Amino acid sequence: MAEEDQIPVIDLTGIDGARRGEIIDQVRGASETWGFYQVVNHGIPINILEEMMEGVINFNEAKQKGVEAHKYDCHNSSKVQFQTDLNLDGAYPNWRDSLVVEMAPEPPAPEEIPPLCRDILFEYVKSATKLGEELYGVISESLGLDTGYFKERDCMNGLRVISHFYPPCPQPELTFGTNKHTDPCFLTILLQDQVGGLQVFRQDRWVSVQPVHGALVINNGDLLQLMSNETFKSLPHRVLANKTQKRVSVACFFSAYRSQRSFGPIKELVTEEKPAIYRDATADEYFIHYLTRSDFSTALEHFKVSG
Ligand SMILES: O=C(O)CCC(=O)C(=O)O
Ligand SMILES: [Fe+2]
Repeated sequence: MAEEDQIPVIDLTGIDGARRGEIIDQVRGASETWGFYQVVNHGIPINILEEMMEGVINFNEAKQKGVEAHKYDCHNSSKVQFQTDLNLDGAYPNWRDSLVVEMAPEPPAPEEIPPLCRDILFEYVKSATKLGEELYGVISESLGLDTGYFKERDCMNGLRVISHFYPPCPQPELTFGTNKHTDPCFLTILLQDQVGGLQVFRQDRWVSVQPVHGALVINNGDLLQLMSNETFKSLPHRVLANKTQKRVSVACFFSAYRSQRSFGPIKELVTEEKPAIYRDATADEYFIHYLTRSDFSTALEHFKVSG
């Protein structure tokens, strides 16, 4: 595989010291060209990553899951929802079950979270939030802004964690694990196992994200593309269905959920040559439009400044 066909792997060793400048440059380069990168030496111990994925498997394979399955509903105020697509009739469903937990700004009462992944979810989220804050700092600096720019604007006040379980699919050619989409948030930290199947759409072709042991996949969401006035990309991605192997992933979506604050292109990044491409919107306005739109064009189009 040609080198330009692999998403960058960034080593975060020395992020608070000697290598910070180099890491900032790498994050900027990856965000401009891919919107995706993997990070290693990110500070989250491997046993926490493994326990998190094991918790998701245990929950999904338990006969009594204790959470009712339904289509994800953004108008439902419940902070824990379990979505399954496996038993639908008609058009082929995505071959995946997903446990959605809103962990911030206020986590649910612990007893609402399935016991088989409850403790590890709290522990993992604590570490992922710390890493998220670190990455936001690097991203801010890479755009020439203060380290705290995004954090101070509520961009990590909200966190939805979606734990995906992809069972083996008897006819993978008929469907996907996850359809082509972009993420409706600022930043996603994705933990995946070693099975593979995640692909990013770049320059008119699908590129596989090769799993790297112990690494986390980071991707820019639509709201980072909006705020950076398209300096940073939010690229479409999808997950293939797999005939023989189950697959697990855990996505942490950082956004300003439940905040009244509006977001638009950052004024420092708007110039005469590159005027504001998008209008302002709150993160919830964006999220609801994204989930309820009837055409499957990119949701960001709707927020473009017309004319
Ligand atoms: O399962 C994966 O690797 C990716 C899932 C994903 O793209 C998402 O939850 O937005
Ligand atoms: Fe995604």
